[in-house]
Amino acid sequence: MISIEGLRKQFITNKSTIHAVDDLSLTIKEGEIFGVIGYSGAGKSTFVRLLNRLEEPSGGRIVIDQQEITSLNTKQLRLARQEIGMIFQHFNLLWSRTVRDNITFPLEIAGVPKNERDERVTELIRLVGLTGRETAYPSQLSGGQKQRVGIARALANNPKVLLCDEATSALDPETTNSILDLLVDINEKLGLTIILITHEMHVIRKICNQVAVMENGKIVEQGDVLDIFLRPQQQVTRKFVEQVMGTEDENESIDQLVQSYDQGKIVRLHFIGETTNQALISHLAKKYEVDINILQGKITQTQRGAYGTIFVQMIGEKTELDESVRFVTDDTSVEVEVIRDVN
Ligand SMILES: Nc1ncnc2c1ncn2[C@@H]1O[C@H](COP(=O)(O)OP(=O)(O)OP(=O)(O)O)[C@@H](O)[C@H]1O
Repeated sequence: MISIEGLRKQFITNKSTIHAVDDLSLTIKEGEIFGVIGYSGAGKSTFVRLLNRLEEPSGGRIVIDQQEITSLNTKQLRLARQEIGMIFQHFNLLWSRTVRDNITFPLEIAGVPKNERDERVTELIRLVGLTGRETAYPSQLSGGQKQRVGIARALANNPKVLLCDEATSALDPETTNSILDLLVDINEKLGLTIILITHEMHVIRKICNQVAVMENGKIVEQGDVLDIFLRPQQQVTRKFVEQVMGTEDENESIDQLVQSYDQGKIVRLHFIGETTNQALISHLAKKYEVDINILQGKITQTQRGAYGTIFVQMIGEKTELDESVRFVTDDTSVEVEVIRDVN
């Protein structure tokens, strides 16, 4: 759906030249929710604004749905932008217009006849869950509701791609989750390709299939979200994974655990993405004569299933313990490491 080659953007100030986006190449598949994460100043906003040429590239090529965006003239670009919706951190709504009129606005510009517009707006209001709020003004809406208007407005002309520029950064955690759920819902219902930039790894974890990590205008690491959680290569990526998983030193040391629990086996279970393993603990306790004591750990959910590590103490007869470890090793995708084996 989207192909980007050697994309560059320089800002020349009187003191220096800033390479905000520096030779960036990327391919994004149709229907994907693609996350771009980076710290402030990494170049994320500039990158996303280059995609619909809100910023003019200094070099490189952008192709969206077989159309070369970088070679369009002003009139062609205006039409092409109807295929690329965008939502913003601060919503960018028209304060003098109601919910309904904000959503109607892009349809007016596109020259859609009034009766068609009305029908489409009603449909969009329903899609984003704002039925009943049609006549409210932005000042009367909560942050989450404002972003829902932003989303409806961005979808008005049936775009193929939705760009999200820190769309949940101004929202509280609960509202963030409801907006992220809405984005997933829209992605599934409409098959829309979504590019989302953020500085929050939990946003990536919750809804993205693929992620690219940006630093100094470049993509330093990229891949399937679960793989990035499992094997972050770059220091900056490890820091982002720690936002969700915590750091190693936040956890009690393994030595301490082993000393405190002097019976049975101490086992580390590493969940790497299977959704079917969520009942693993109760399954083990039913299938074998073992007691399982959860000691420490953290599991989080990605779009591809559970990821994380827990430490457990398993108590029982040696044969039962060995059998249960064998079961997890051979019959599930959970990785097992026996840390201490008293039996
Ligand atoms: N119009 C501009 N003129 C000069 N420099 C700019 C301009 N826009 C962005 N920059 C610079 O380009 C770099 C990348 O900025 P950008 O806003 O894309 O980063 P970001 O990752 O989105 O960070 P943030 O989340 O803080 O916006 C920064 O050094 C920024 O100061």
